[in-house]
Amino acid sequence: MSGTLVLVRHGQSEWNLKNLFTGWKDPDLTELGVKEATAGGKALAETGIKFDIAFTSALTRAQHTCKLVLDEVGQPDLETIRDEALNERDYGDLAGLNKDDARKKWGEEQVHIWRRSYDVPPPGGESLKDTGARVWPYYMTDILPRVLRGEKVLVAAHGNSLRAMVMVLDRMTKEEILKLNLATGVPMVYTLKADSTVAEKKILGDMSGAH
Ligand SMILES: O=C(O)[C@@H](CO)OP(=O)(O)O
Repeated sequence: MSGTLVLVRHGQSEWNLKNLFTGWKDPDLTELGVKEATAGGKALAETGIKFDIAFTSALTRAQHTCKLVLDEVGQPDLETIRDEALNERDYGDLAGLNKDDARKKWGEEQVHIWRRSYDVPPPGGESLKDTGARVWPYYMTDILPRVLRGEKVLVAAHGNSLRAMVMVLDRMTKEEILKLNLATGVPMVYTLKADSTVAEKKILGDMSGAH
């Protein structure tokens, strides 16, 4: 029996708009972010999906996105599990700094390595590998068993906690993950096989503008 796993990155946050490293800081969605999350929810509603459970992080922007998606699919009261295992990567000393100022200070390449590499952490923060070290066990113990039982599971989380999940689901290498950016509010719909590999992946929207 194959289940469905839907991953959605939160809509634009106040700090995305201000171009600040965010990590575990807790800004809410902007007006555009609300629109993006709502559009993602509408796209899911058009597929007719009804979820059995939702997961989100301990951070407001992901929880708000989760709520907006559930409203759109007509399940505003669905059981939702919040866990900091799904939080954004901890950006350490960079949290709150402007991304362009950081590029001026440390150079374009270094900042890109901190933002997108697999195993180079930003100062005082988590690499994608470190983020994966909390995301992957949580996925294995709390999320995947439900999908394998045939449930339809929504996960509303963050650019990097979701990149960690996508890296495993799409069997990406350390080199490939460098180039992966997830668009805000665009649902990725995975159908999994009984052996937990991917039978089908559909992207309900446009990932091309993601950065
Ligand atoms: O600031 C952050 O926490 C993340 C997500 O917005 O940024 P980045 O794109 O650098 O991973």
